[in-house]
Amino acid sequence: MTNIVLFGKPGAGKGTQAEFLKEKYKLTHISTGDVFRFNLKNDTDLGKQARVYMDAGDLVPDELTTKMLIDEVNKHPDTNGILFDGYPRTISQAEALDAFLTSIGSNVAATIALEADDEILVQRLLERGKTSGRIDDQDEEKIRNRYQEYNEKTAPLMNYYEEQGKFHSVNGIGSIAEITERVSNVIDNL
Ligand SMILES: Nc1ncnc2c1ncn2[C@@H]1O[C@H](COP(=O)(O)OP(=O)(O)O)[C@@H](O)[C@H]1O
Repeated sequence: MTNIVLFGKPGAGKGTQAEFLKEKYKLTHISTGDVFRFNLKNDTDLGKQARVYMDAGDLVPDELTTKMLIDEVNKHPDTNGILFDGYPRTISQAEALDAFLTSIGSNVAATIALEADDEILVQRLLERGKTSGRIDDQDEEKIRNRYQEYNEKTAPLMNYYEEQGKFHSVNGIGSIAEITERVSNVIDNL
């Protein structure tokens, strides 16, 4: 299995790139945000538990998120590899992911970060909020809160993967195709 973690701030383009990369490399795309939104929409128990956090732009507690993530991965026992989008977002999630992948004889091959300036990203999210219906994209305060969550809890993961020699950074400003090309260069050289 070649497992890739797509890393980046809210709005950096992880979901957009994942759509192209999953086809190109025949990977299984797991977006924790999408799985949570599916559960919210269907008002499942998981959705009910996650809603307050998500609507406020806070991270959902690690235990709940990790359990959901492992359930998702286990739905694809024959995959070539997983493209993780939105997970891990905390050190505790990264450790849980490593432990889980080790238990199935696998690992994270690389973490690829899409880099972009905060101000550009906030504007992108506000634009997305006009059409996506996402409550967390419609209010600048909630968006800023997601950046604060990112800076406090998610940014430390860069070091975590850097220390393992697995961290790769890519310029996330440009056309979608240009960025796919940059990410592909990293994957092709693994
Ligand atoms: N790994 C995770 N840990 C905790 N909460 C998560 C995680 N992934 C998604 N969420 C919740 O779902 C929301 C939306 O996720 P996502 O669509 O990936 O957001 P964004 O566009 O802000 O990157 C997050 O703000 C958070 O509440």
